[in-house]
Amino acid sequence: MNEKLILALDQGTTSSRAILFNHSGEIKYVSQKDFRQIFPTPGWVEHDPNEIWSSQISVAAEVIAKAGISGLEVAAIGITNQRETTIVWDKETGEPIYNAIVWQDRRTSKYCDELKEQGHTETIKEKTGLVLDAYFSATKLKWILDHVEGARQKAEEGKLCFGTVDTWLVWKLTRGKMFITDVSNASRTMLLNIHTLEWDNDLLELFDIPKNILPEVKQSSEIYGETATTLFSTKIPIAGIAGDQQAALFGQMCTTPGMVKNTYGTGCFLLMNTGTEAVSSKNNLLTTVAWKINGEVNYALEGSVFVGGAAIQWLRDGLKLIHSSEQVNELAASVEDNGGVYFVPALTGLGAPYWDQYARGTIVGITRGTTDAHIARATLEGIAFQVYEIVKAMEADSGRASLELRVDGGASASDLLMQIQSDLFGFKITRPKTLETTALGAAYLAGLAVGYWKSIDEIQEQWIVDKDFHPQLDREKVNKMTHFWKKAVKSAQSWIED
Ligand SMILES: Nc1ncnc2c1ncn2[C@@H]1O[C@H](COP(=O)(O)OP(=O)(O)O)[C@@H](O)[C@H]1O
Ligand SMILES: O=P(O)(O)OC[C@H](O)CO
Repeated sequence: MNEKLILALDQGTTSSRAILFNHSGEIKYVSQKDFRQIFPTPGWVEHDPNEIWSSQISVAAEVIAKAGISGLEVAAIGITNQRETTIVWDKETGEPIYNAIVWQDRRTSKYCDELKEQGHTETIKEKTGLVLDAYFSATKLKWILDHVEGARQKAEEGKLCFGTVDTWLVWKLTRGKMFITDVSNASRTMLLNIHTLEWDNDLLELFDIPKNILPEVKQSSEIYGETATTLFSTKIPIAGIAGDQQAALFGQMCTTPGMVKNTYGTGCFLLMNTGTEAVSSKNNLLTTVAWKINGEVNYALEGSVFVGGAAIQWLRDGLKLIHSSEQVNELAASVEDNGGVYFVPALTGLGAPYWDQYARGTIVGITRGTTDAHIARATLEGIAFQVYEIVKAMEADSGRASLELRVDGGASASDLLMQIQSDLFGFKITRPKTLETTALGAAYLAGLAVGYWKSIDEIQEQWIVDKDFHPQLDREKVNKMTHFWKKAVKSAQSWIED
């Protein structure tokens, strides 16, 4: 028999990926499939849960076939997923009762405002570490129970299941045998008390959610169960689960307090490991559970940017300015600077540190001399500026001046974006060889549980630098750009009056 491999299932916002890793943490085979984004009305974003499942299981089968192995040679499966996205299904039939409401969806903004007016902001922050925003699952779940005919009654009768994407995938992989989530995913629902790591009864009452529809909360690394035999012709242990950003933090081996990573995917997510302490932010960042392994919980501070690489996708699919995401780099590099153009990609509101549900995308500074290249450059800068503002907030919270940052995610492949980012920060950023750190993190979590890897120390050595980016732009120019960026953000804010 060949060397056994670990299978990571990475269910992202725009695509499902399956990656086989070997013992050295190297990618052996990858399969990926995009799936449908559904925009029923401005500000709403949905996925079909059955498409999430079918795309995920088909890439899993495909990658095993590509490798020419059987399920017997897969030591374990690790699952990582887009977080907060909310799915409700019928316990008996297994059929979703509504589309998945995606983390980017803003339909519950008004309800969040009402909760703020009623004075719930502080309690929610204390218990969950989160900001009161439509981003998280609780208000989306309430929306489904309130708007799908018969849902509330069925929920009261214990006939429904609620889950984030991890829960849905495990349910499907085990043919309905296991109804679980892990602490990192649970911490994004706004229903988990991050200090006790239990579903919070007061919050369940506030959001009017019956406890019996919630999954059991598990650690991030343990043998939860096995896949149904019919899927891979053999049972494979499911042994790791983590939200994609926490998985990336682990995959980047940011395992000691103070270490920071930023992922440039659909959104951008900057996380700092704070060890066993749940540090409360004074600068509008989130406190979140990073993982729980061997009974020990690790927390992180997080800054979430809703639109990162998605801004590039919008140039491609919305404006049709480019044919592929990579092309943005060539176009943006064809001009020396942004020509005075600033793009705030608040296409689904602004996340940290502004948390403005009503902000919308804004392009300012356009003149007769503005070209598609300036817009492309302003797009890359818009992504980098949002991350820059998170770093400023993180520095203020942690009391550390300049952070060493590890980057990953699809858009971190762009050297130009990474250079712009380092220019804005004024410090070095480091890109590792493996950009698929999210999947790698899930693989590590699963591999640790089944003894494929013995310890975190053993894995630590597998993290290898691809390239460092050092700041090149003078600070005066950066300060001037930051001034205009802040003006542009002001224009983007509170655009929707509802
Ligand atoms: N070479 C590239 N240059 C710039 N952006 C890129 C490049 N390759 C991919 N991207 C961007 O990266 C994003 C995809 O990253 P990925 O980590 O796969 O996202 P997700 O996990 O959120 O689905 C897309 O938004 C895409 O526009
Ligand atoms: O799918 P990604 O990689 O954009 O990640 C989405 C985040 O988990 C949302 O919180």
